[in-house]
Amino acid sequence: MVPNVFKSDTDGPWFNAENQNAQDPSVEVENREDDSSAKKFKDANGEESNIEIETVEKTMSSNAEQTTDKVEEVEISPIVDPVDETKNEETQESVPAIEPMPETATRSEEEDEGWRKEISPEVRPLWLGETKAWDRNTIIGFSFLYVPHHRFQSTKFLQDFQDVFILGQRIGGSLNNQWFATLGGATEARTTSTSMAEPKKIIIDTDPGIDDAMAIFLALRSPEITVIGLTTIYGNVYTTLATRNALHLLEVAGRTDIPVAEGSHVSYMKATKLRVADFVHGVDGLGNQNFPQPKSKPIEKSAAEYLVDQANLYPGEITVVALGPLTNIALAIQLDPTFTKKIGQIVLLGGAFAVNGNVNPASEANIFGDPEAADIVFTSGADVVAVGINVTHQVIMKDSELENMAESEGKFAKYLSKILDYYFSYHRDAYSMNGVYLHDPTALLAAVNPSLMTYTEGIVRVQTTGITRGLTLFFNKQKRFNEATEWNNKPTVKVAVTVDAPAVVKLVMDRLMNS
Ligand SMILES: O=c1[nH]cnc2c1ncn2[C@@H]1O[C@H](CO)[C@@H](O)[C@H]1O
Repeated sequence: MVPNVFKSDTDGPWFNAENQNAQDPSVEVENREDDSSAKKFKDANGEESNIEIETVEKTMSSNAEQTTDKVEEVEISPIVDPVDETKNEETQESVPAIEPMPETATRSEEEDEGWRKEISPEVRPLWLGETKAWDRNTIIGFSFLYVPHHRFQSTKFLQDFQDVFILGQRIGGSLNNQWFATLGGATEARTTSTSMAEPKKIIIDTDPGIDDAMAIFLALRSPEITVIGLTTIYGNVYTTLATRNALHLLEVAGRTDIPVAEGSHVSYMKATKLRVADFVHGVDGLGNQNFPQPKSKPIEKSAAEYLVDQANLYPGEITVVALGPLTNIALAIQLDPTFTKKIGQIVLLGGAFAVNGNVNPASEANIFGDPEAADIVFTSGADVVAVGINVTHQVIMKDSELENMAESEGKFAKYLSKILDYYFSYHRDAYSMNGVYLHDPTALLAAVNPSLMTYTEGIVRVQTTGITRGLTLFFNKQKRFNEATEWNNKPTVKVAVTVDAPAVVKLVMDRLMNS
């Protein structure tokens, strides 16, 4: 059955004639767009890719967070990365040596089932049931709790099983794509990690933008995450204005403690002729409200430098929520290729998977904004979750909800209800609808609570030339093609397929109205 997410969706032109040759006035960069260095795809050998997307009923790792209160908390010693270490540097206590799992250790279906039964009921919900390669003898008979905090990048099945604790002692986990486990004879596990109670660290890469403003406020109202910084990018407005708006929004929220790092003023290929969607968001990006200039300033570092710095500071712990074109993320990868391994996850709003785009029938706005950057990010090997408009077009805030917001006493709701008028009128005009798509808030919530969506996994490439420039093409890896294709040996990403739209809208409304 084809899920309703694949309904066809068309949209008018993304930018108007005036915008086509527009340029960020603050940029004095030559247009060095050089087609010879641009990535190009070869024709895919005349064979058609199968782009049917299968729903994977896979809830992602943050489920563990919701279940932590079911197990008794015990004090644990600080986590140490047990690579060749016998002592915890801080406490000088011994930590168990690592015994790598034998490569041959696999389990049959029956064994798998048996093994699950032996996990104590209270922690069973944490078992995601993906793993087929445990050393059964090593851990049988012990209850355990894994801590999926994306501390390390790892292969697909290992990434959900980052750390295992027994009685507060880290006894297993995955490291450098290898499972390891050591046991010291504990008979029961009541486990947790202090890191589980800690909110997820988030950097929002943003081009505010009305729905960006919603997402930023929503993030500030979400206890599951901590916004450690904002980085800015062109898209809905030019980068200079995006920075101004980001600073302004943090002032409105009373959160000027959060740093803002300004992003690129040009595309990855150094194009200065950028397309901005001011007709969606108003010339000021925030519904033409004539807000005052912010007093605060961005930090000295560029967005890409800041992203790399933070990834180095908190390896594996940071989630980047990318709400605009992916230029800054691609530049971070260019600056430091190990960024892809050090960043915890990249949750991005982008792509139109098996539906029409919103710039033109082929392309969604964020990918169209910088297709070369998007292709770099999708094929980088980082842990990428893409939330495309095939999903966000199901998440609609209605006129009546705007009215509720306007009447609300909530600070954020009041502010947003003013700027949302412009966004609503754009949707009435372009889509003939009495509501708005909640693109950015939906993507943000994919980072806050991944189980609001279902995902499929495959390889995504981005078309960079011709009339389909910006097209995102998903390969589900279900066919072995006879000849090599441009999808060969590329890492996979997760692509959102279905969404619990009422739950998303409710969460957005509740959190913004109670602000
Ligand atoms: O019709 C449109 N054209 C261009 N950009 C749009 C349109 N609608 C929304 N967005 C903006 O692009 C992202 C989603 O593709 C969102 O950030 C949204 O603000």
